[in-house]
Amino acid sequence: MSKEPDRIFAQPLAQVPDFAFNEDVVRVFPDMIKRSVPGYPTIVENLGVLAAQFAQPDSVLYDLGSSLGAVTQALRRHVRTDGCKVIAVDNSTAMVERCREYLNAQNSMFQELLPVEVIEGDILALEFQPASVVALNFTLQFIAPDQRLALLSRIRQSLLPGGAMILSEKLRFSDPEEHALLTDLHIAFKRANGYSDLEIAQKRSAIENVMKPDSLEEHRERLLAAGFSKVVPWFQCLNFASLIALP
Ligand SMILES: Nc1ncnc2c1ncn2[C@@H]1O[C@H](C[S@+](CC[C@H]([NH3+])C(=O)[O-])CC(=O)[O-])[C@@H](O)[C@H]1O
Ligand SMILES: O=C(O)C(=O)Cc1ccccc1
Repeated sequence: MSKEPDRIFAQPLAQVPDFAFNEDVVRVFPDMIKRSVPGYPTIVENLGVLAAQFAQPDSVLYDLGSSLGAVTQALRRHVRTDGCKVIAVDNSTAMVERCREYLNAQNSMFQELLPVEVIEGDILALEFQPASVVALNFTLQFIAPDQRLALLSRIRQSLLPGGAMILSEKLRFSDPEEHALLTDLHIAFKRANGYSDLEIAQKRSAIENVMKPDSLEEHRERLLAAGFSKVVPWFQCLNFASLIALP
């Protein structure tokens, strides 16, 4: 993986453009996500462990909004179920190109990995195959809020008995004090990881129009409305959480 440090917002910008998953972001993405999302490495590694408990023979494991394929790589390391295949989907050309390179490198380092297909496309337009595991690792928050329920309903329809969807998201909190506290603690996490106040402020303004977090209650209600029967949070670090949703 690229070791290039994230300095995207280090210099003052006259106008901060909306955040996009372009070539510049792709180059620094592993560093950016690790220094920005508390618990990210733990979530990714354990997603593989969780998936191995839900994978059903001869089914698809989806990694939706796969970026550089960190989740796909964890699924391939942990899942040994017969006849499974991983399908990684992302609509950023730059991400998909680099993701394919990383997965080729994984192929040459390990044997007996699950087969993988990387699709460049919009997950809102995807025809889902019968799936036992669907990972949405920090992707739903970038989908337009009015499209989220329909997407989750379509995922629910494709899920096989015994399978699960795993949804990781940045959280918003309906209690203003709780929201302010966890936002401050997230800023402290970023500062401790070497981001300056300017970087933190410019990044915040870049993502505010493109990334809209929901509260845990909103997630739970929408997942139930989409037809999931049970929602089980399995991880939270500050304002970032991951949920298991059962069909
Ligand atoms: N409609 C869409 N269709 C397909 N892809 C999309 C769409 N909208 C956004 N994306 C893609 O979703 C990814 C979100 S990053 C996921 C991290 C990864 N899961 C990880 O575990 O490393 C989260 C983050 O950077 O905070 C980007 O690669 C987008 O191109
Ligand atoms: O940086 C942040 O404040 C975030 O909320 C997480 C994030 C991580 C990577 C890309 C966009 C947002």
